[in-house]
Amino acid sequence: MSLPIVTSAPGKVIIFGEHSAVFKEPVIAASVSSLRSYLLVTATDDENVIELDFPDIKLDNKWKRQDIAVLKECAVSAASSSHNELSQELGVALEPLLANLNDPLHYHAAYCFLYLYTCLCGAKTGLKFTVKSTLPIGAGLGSSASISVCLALAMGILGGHISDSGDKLSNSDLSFVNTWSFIGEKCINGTPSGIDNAVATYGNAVSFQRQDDNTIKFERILDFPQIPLILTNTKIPRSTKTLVGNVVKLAEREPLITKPILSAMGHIATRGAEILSSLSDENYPVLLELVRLNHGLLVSLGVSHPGLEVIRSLSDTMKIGSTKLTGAGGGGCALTLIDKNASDSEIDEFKSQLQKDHGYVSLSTGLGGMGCSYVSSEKLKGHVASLATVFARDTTVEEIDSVLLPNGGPLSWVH
Ligand SMILES: Nc1ncnc2c1ncn2[C@@H]1O[C@H](COP(=O)(O)OP(=O)(O)O)[C@@H](O)[C@H]1O
Ligand SMILES: C[C@@](O)(CCOP(=O)(O)O)CC(=O)O
Ligand SMILES: [Mg+2]
Repeated sequence: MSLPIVTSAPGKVIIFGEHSAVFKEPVIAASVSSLRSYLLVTATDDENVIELDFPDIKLDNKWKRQDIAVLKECAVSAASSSHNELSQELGVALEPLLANLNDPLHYHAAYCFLYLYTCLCGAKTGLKFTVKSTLPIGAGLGSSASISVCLALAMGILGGHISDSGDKLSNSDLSFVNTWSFIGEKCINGTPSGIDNAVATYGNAVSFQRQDDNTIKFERILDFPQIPLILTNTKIPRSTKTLVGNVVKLAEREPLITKPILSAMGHIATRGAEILSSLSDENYPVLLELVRLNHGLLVSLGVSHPGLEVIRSLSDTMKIGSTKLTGAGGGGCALTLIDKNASDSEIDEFKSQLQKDHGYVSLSTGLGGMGCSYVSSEKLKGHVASLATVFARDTTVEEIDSVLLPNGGPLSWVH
């Protein structure tokens, strides 16, 4: 395996079914292929360390060969056991290596990295992993899954589980990345449903339902319609792990009340998938209604935020469309599905009021597009200097996109 290597994975928007997905209800989501995370793997100067450089969250950490070597046995056993649960033994063994990381953002990112690294690459050292993302972090657009997918793909190649000599990722490569990025999501979020890593792995749109035996009913939707929507980032910070944990506790405390709410959310996702597969001017209003219903139920579970209600209330008042939170809620992003009667100037006024009065940012983006992808060292020749520049600290989104964005930049991505 030669270095450097670059991997990438997109963010996602959940259209219907966040939170209820964790309770094995159906969910439907699409990738946002223009908002992505990127991982660069290079050789370290000191071949006795592995280095993690996550400039977006200001984390740079190194571990020595002997620290990694002691994990070998429990990592081998974790790698060969069930991929639905994290290994407690490996978790305990990793604790001393994470002891200096007090910020939960740092802790969970490094835990995800070390867990995947020891399982997939063993005790190898001499590698540096640098991650840069154009996705807002902790905003409901799946940044955690997109970094897990980048790591799983790169480590799959480095560990010899995935070949980097083909011109396409095979179904078994994608299944490998999906399985291991789910483990990475577990390290960050505790009890994820698996929808975020599935969308970041496969791209396009995915409808998904975890079954009681933990197998997944899964459909890739290649011809997902372009629905007119506005994503608004409140920039209110929150953690998916905490929000999902709160809903799980509520469901344990009040099962008779929460179960019908969660199952109604599942019916919304099923109905939404049906409408999206035959979208027309006639059934479009039903989609708007489903968005309203889904948001109302999420509010009842306690995962909205006054800052998100501002967006919902303004879109209702101005008759722009129907608004729901997307992702874990508690802050982060809302999506507004635009009413076909709303004019361009009304939509502009809606966005600028949210910007002026609350400092919110509207993200205009299409849905769907490429899932995980990589550029092999062979194809990176001639680009080493520009890579060093974009993976440095404080680069702008525009600078990153100009070099790394698939379908537009200079690199030839395998996907
Ligand atoms: N670019 C990044 N660099 C380092 N860590 C990241 C990055 N993006 C996401 N993470 C990790 O994922 C966590 C955020 O995930 P989460 O709370 O699920 O929010 P979301 O997935 O909606 O962005 C962060 O706390 C961090 O651990
Ligand atoms: C709340 C949930 O449905 C989505 C979380 O997405 P995000 O981390 O907020 O982007 C959890 C999950 O499905 O794993
Ligand atoms: Mg997440």
